[in-house]
Amino acid sequence: MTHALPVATPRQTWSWLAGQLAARRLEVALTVAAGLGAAGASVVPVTALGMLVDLVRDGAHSAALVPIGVLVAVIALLGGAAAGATTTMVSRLGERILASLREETVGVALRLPAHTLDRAGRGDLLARVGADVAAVGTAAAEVMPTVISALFLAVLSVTAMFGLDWRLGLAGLAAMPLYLLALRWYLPRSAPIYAAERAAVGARSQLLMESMQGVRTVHAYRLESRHLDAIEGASARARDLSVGVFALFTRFVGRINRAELLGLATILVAGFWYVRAGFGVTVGETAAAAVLFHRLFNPVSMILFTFDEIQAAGAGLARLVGVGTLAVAPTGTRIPAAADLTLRDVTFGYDERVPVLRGISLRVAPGERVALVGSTGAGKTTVASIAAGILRPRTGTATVGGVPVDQIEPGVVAIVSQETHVFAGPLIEDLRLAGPEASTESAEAALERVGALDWARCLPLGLATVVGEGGHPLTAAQAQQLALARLVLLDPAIAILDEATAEAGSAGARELEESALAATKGRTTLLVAHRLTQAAGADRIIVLEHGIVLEEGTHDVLVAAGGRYATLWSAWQSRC
Ligand SMILES: Nc1ncnc2c1ncn2[C@@H]1O[C@H](COP(=O)(O)OP(=O)(O)OP(=O)(O)O)[C@@H](O)[C@H]1O
Repeated sequence: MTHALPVATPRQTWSWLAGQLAARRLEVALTVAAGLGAAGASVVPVTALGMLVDLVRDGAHSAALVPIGVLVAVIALLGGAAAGATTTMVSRLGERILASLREETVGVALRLPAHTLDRAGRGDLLARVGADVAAVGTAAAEVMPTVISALFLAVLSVTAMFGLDWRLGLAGLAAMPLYLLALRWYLPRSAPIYAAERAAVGARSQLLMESMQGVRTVHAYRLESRHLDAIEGASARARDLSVGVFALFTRFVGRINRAELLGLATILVAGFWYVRAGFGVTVGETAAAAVLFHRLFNPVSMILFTFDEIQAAGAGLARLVGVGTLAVAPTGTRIPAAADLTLRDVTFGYDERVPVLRGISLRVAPGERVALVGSTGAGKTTVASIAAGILRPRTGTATVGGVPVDQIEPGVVAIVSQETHVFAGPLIEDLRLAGPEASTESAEAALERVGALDWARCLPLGLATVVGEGGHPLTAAQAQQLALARLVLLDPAIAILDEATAEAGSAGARELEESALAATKGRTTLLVAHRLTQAAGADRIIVLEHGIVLEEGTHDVLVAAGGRYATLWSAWQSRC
């Protein structure tokens, strides 16, 4: 069952946008002023054209035409400057708002419980910060400047038509119902199609990502064709929706053309009639009104034709704002007085139906080293994640020194999980993620403590070598040691190690066990141990099965007891 990330309602999206614009009041006011100036400058020459027509008809001297020509030239220059300024200001405003939205979205995503993100699918989130941001970005940089300039021009042109003569203005407005009817026909049909198109693109990204991440499994089980079929199906759905959008759009264009024809014809026929009947309307005014209306074709078409891009951007914006509506727990600020880790009556399930932890209670005393063992799926990683505050217990509590783990300030509890990620960049910067102020000496000391300094120094540029994606490749064991060195730099009182040695294979495993031991020395440590030699070296062992604590004690006591641990230990020894 998927639990998609939320999509903001139109009301939430508008209020978010209004908040952003309100926060940039001055910039918005200057942009509006520039836009109105540009629109005004392009309306003046048309009204001047009407005056010229009337002057020529009245047989005026050519000298009378010169000031009008000069005025038009000056206004055109000013208008050009204002139009350029409007485009720059609108796109800059849009880009700034988009940048803050992207930061907000990524910020929320990074602080979401891993469980929420897993359930929703990381592909959906990536599609939001990727494809949706691109759609909104294109709209902000390319479409919005044109649309906003077109809106100003449309408003001022209609005002100017009424200024020439109110009857000509009314004639021009005759086309308005047809425009509105076209929009009323188009919008309700296109909005769901756009939302479906974006969702289909998100689903395709999700499938692609899953196939890429699980590429080894896909190869191993020869699932290539099944995955390709699924991706093809998702792509076909996205393509069909795009074709559907375009077909709808072409029908919409036909309706707009009919509205333009009706509007222009009404002005010309009405103007002709007013002039002939002597209603005080001049030929020049009629000509100016017709040109003003004709000049509206482009801006109005621009507004209407870019509606699809605006709608796509709107759907993308709603998906981005939607992420921001997720509740994110505030970062903890409390500092526990003692370094003991306690789980009391903890229950947990990844979904409502299947319980994973069924009443776990355990305590790791300050400075104690406790190993969690149990068969696959027993719940060890889940216990580690709850102890680290990554997952929240459904019932029961996880505390350090009596303080719930999610209320503790960052850096007190740290986990080295199965997913040790090497971030792209110089190795020393990767280490400094744990301590931004760390000196080269302390970074080297951390590497030395976990036995990684020798190989780190032998890299092509030493600690300055770029590692991670696209950089110098590190082995799984080196990546684990790097994660352990980060732990040393962070220096948490409580360390949780989840299979920190599992990636190394038997050759490197013993070395990694020593690295882990060195990194956690003196800390309260909860260790998920798949290699039972690690468990044997711990102060105490807790055996988990089916989400409950089955046995608890030192290695010797548990072996002597002849229970589950003793069975695991003898199986472990027989394979060595
Ligand atoms: N993100 C998840 N979503 C749904 N179920 C999950 C998730 N992670 C783990 N589970 C399930 O919860 C149960 C406990 O998993 P957990 O990873 O805690 O066990 P484990 O003892 O650490 O196993 P392993 O030794 O294989 O890592 C398993 O049945 C597993 O399939």
